[in-house]
Amino acid sequence: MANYIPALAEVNPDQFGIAIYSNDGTLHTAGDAESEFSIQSISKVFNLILAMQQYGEDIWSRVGHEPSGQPFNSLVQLEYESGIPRNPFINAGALVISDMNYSRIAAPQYAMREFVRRLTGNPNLHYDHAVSDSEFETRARNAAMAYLMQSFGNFHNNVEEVLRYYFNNCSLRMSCVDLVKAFSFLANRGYCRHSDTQILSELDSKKINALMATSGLYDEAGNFAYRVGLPGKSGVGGGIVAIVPDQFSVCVWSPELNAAGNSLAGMSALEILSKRIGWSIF
Ligand SMILES: NC(=O)CC[C@H](N)C(=O)O
Repeated sequence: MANYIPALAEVNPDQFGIAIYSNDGTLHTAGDAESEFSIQSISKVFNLILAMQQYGEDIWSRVGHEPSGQPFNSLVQLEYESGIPRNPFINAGALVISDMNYSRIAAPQYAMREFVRRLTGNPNLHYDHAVSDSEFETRARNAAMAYLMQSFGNFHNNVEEVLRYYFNNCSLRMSCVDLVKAFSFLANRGYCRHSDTQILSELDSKKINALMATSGLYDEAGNFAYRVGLPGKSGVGGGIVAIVPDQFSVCVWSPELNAAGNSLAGMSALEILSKRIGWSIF
């Protein structure tokens, strides 16, 4: 578990769920697929999509789209690279994207939750304030990144307020079933079937998949490409979402993490499935 977040350290590690949602609307589930958990860094994808809708390609003047090869909460590249984070899926990158959204979006504290409620069709999704308060209390590392970026002119709003916004988004509680529905448009060229909405253009949804394939699992993105071979995004709540383009979205959840902060059982389950069914984008 994410022991560095006290409220997450209390989650029972002995749980596992999986859901698969295909483009024709068929849902398959097993285990704890309906149990809600803290989506954590999986929220970085929703955060990025909200920013893409506001800023388009201008995003890339403030954050890169290269893999970092560093842990998700690393500070080392930030100073060498003048406060421009490598990509939107490491913490520094997600903090810049949060800062951008905070500048443009009305009522930012509710924006992501409302967006994700629409994507899933589930009106009962909530932030977990015990988790976000716990993260705020232990925010030193994330705060250090944000203040360092501010010193380079790449952070415009009040750091403490944006940190609250970022932690709130990370604390959103969703199940594997919610997540496969929310991510289904990335398997379907930007189109969300159950809400009959084009969420992103086909090209932009390919770009999100490319970013997930190269940076979605931080410094383990290479290992994930090698073992699973799909665009994916993980979070320290133990969830991993992966996309099989033109076919389906899949989500696994199990709270025990490996050293890179990715779900131990989740990685293995996706590897076995991808081998057995022959899924891979490569
Ligand atoms: N990898 C993660 O899921 C990290 C997200 C977590 N909220 C953090 O900022 O540390």
